[in-house]
Amino acid sequence: MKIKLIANPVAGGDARNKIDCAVACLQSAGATVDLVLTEKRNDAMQAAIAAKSAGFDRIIAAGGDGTLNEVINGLAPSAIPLAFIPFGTTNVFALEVGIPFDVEQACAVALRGHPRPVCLGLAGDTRFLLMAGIGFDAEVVAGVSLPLKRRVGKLAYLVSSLKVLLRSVPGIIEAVDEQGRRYQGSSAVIGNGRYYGGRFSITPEASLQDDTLEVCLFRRRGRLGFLYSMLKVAFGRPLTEREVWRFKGRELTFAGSKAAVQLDGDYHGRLPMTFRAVFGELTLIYPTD
Ligand SMILES: Nc1ncnc2c1ncn2[C@@H]1O[C@H](COP(=O)(O)OP(=O)(O)OP(=O)(O)O)[C@@H](O)[C@H]1O
Repeated sequence: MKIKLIANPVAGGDARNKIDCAVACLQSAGATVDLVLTEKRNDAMQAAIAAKSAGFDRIIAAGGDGTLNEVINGLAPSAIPLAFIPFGTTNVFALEVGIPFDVEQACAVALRGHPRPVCLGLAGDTRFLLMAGIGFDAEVVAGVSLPLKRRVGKLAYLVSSLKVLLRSVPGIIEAVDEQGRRYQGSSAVIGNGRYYGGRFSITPEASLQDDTLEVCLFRRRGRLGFLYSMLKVAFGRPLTEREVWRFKGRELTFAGSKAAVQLDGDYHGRLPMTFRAVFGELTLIYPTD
């Protein structure tokens, strides 16, 4: 099997040893491995664009969800199966589909797992796999200090969350679904998968296997009300209809305040923006049941 391995050496702090281990593991299973190490933002996307027409049997993204997102944006649409080895800080995709965190086991899945076509989200013309966040979480992502994240991991998100909560009162955003129904709130998560930021479930009905996105729009506008809802999510308590609007759709438009937008954990831009679900542009490797 001819494999293109696109790996981020600083994912999760320092992934160099894990990358060496993955290369050795894939080679010992008989694969030919062409490794590219990313050096900065967009390198993984450029590597995937180059790999697309270079005759590889499989592409493997190794890093965090940000690296996986870049590879997807470079590769899709494509029939070449894409596998993932999780080296990142949070690794939501690995949790979502059950890819092991052990390098050798993840390599075994990458080589012998089950190919499945998936749904991708589109924000404008940029793809996302797991989720888009609008408002609070995107401001948090935009404010995360990368050197701090490399040193202390998820704690960097807590520091940024506190800063955002103290700094700003969220503006009003409005969502419009395909039927023209309108919903107002302060922040939103558009899930393509059910997990968020770990095993937190804000969009429990979302699935990479169907052709819709699930929206969770936070209705409360004050900081305290919003904080209360977020704490409920953190402690695994269900959100009520008084706190959130929940609905599904294939095409959703968000406008209102110029709220920030993040895709798969990386800052992307600001509203207004249209989000769409597109099924079957890419095949991902899942663990065999
Ligand atoms: N060699 C590098 N040095 C510094 N930054 C890099 C390098 N290679 C890639 N990056 C940046 O890292 C980002 C992706 O990080 P990645 O998602 O792989 O790991 P993570 O941030 O630790 O994990 P997670 O996404 O789970 O939080 C890329 O979008 C790019 O901006």
